[in-house]
Amino acid sequence: MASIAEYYAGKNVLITGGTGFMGKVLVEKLLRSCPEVKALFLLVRPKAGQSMQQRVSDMMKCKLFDRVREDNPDFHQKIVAVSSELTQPGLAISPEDVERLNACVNIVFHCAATIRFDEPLKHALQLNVLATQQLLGLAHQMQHLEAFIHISTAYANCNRKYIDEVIYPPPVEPKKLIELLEWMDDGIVRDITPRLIGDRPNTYTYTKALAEYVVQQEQGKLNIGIVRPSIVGASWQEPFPGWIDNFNGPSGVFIAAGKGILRTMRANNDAVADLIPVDVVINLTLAAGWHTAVHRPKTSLVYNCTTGGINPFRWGEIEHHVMSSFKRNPLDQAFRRPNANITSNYLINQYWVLVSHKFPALLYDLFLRLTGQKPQMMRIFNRLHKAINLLEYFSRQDWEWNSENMNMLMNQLTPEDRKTFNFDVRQLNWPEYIENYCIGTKKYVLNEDMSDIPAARQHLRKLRNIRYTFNTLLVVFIWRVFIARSQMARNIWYFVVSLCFKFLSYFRASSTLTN
Ligand SMILES: CCCCCCCC/C=C\CCCCCCCC(=O)SCCNC(=O)CCNC(=O)[C@H](O)C(C)(C)COP(=O)(O)OP(=O)(O)OC[C@H]1O[C@@H](n2cnc3c(N)ncnc32)[C@H](O)[C@@H]1OP(=O)(O)O
Ligand SMILES: NC(=O)C1=CN([C@@H]2O[C@H](COP(=O)(O)OP(=O)(O)OC[C@H]3O[C@@H](n4cnc5c(N)ncnc54)[C@H](OP(=O)(O)O)[C@@H]3O)[C@@H](O)[C@H]2O)C=CC1
Repeated sequence: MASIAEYYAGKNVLITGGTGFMGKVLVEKLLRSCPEVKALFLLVRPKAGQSMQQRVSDMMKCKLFDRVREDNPDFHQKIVAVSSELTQPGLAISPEDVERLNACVNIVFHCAATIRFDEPLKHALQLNVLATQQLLGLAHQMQHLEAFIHISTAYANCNRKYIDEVIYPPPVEPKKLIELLEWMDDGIVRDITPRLIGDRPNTYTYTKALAEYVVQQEQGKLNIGIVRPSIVGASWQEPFPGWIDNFNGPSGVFIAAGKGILRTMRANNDAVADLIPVDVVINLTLAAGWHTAVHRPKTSLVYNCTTGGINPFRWGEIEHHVMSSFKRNPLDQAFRRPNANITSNYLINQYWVLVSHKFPALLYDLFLRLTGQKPQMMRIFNRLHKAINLLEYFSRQDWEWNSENMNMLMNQLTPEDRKTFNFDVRQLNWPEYIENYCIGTKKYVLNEDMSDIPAARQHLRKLRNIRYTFNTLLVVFIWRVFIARSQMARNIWYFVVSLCFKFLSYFRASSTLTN
């Protein structure tokens, strides 16, 4: 039987979401580990004044592709950008491109989605559900299609505590919802969204659940696989440790904590933090593509791609390792020393939000105003609180996923493929991974130079000294106010001072005697 790289040799692969976080890693891995792949067709839209060609060529210049570039400087010849806007009818692909894709595509990876938690329902439905439906329609016309892999999320069914590798009945019939929202005014849709999404926390998980059902409904004769990653984090090993390029999920939280901005967050110390490195997800996705095409399972397989049941690590441990990593490798120009704590208690968290977020922000903004600058800290904190409120649902509880298909797939691989497309998370050393993750946020998200670390450490020492001075002044000030106003405080003060005095005299007398 063909190995994974042998299978992809000579194949034409269609990828949606190829410019996104996971899509880029997928493109890179295919080019590097399956060098005989024929062509990668990326469905890309023009964005922010850049043509799709420009976007793809910029993407290929990214550091992520350094290793591929070394192996094959002409790798860009294998990438074919196809103009497409997934929210438009027919995915806005030109008739010529449709014809071309229908004639040659062998395998589809559908990664595109809106992953925003605050996406208006109509848009999330259009992109996550309708675009999936349209892509499946296109796939049905492809004459040589061997597999269709849909990327979902392990949290599509987060309203359940135990999540099996099956497609659950949808909360609503997608077709009916699409019809309903078509004529509805945006304001009304916004008002009824909480009722519609019910016990799910956001439109993202809701529409991803609907998308899975659409995939099942529209499957027809296609060979389909569904990959459900949990919280996708920086790379573990490939193409190099710690690669990450965005603020999504925990990355933004880590950065905010490393910069000393985030000091408190609601999370359950003992809940499993189901992070999964992006390279693990992509290796499993490519293996799932191979398995779906070669073995053609009778029913579509769902792969829960998670770590919690295999190699669990908890939010409390994450907090500890993130903090100690940022103390060893500080971020530049931190606002305060990194010292974030997680708590599940609402009141304790509110207290620290007030004392450690709002109060310093107010003070700093006051300082900016007094020095003729524009205040900004309160605005940053408001944005941070908004983001954190949306994430806390996932950090305050845990879930159990069945990941038997992940094991089954691993057992199907040759020993060589198990190394090249490693998704065995039992080998993951969490402290080392978190350290590389934090360094990755510094290097690749914030574009900070590692050679500036001594200056960053010096800055943290300065912040510590400012804090000590501030705390001392504060204590002296409070005490001074107390003494001025209360007889009891004055008595205590005289008592303590005379005690110190007596102790000093005793010490001096005894040291004169011994001499
Ligand atoms: C000390 C450690 C303690 C440990 C505790 C850690 C707890 C971690 C907790 C729980 C993680 C669980 C996560 C569950 C995941 C589920 C899995 C999946 O299936 S999907 C993937 C998940 N998807 C998202 O993560 C989208 C979340 N993001 C959003 O929905 C939006 O970005 C939102 C609402 C948070 C903000 O929206 P806006 O409109 O205010 O801002 P905008 O346009 O997105 O970004 C503006 C700027 O802010 C940065 N930014 C975005 N998110 C940030 C963040 N979280 N922290 C800091 N900056 C952030 C952006 O890069 C951007 O910067 P520029 O203006 O371009 O320079
Ligand atoms: N990141 C995570 O933690 C997790 C992600 N997932 C799933 O993995 C998949 C990939 O996620 P991720 O890479 O993180 O997401 P990103 O937001 O980084 O990437 C999304 C991709 O979709 C494309 N896209 C969005 N809207 C359109 C549109 N209208 N037309 C064409 N393309 C569009 C984006 O293109 P453009 O560059 O033009 O914006 C981008 O390439 C998603 O299906 C997500 O649900 C699952 C679990 C966790």
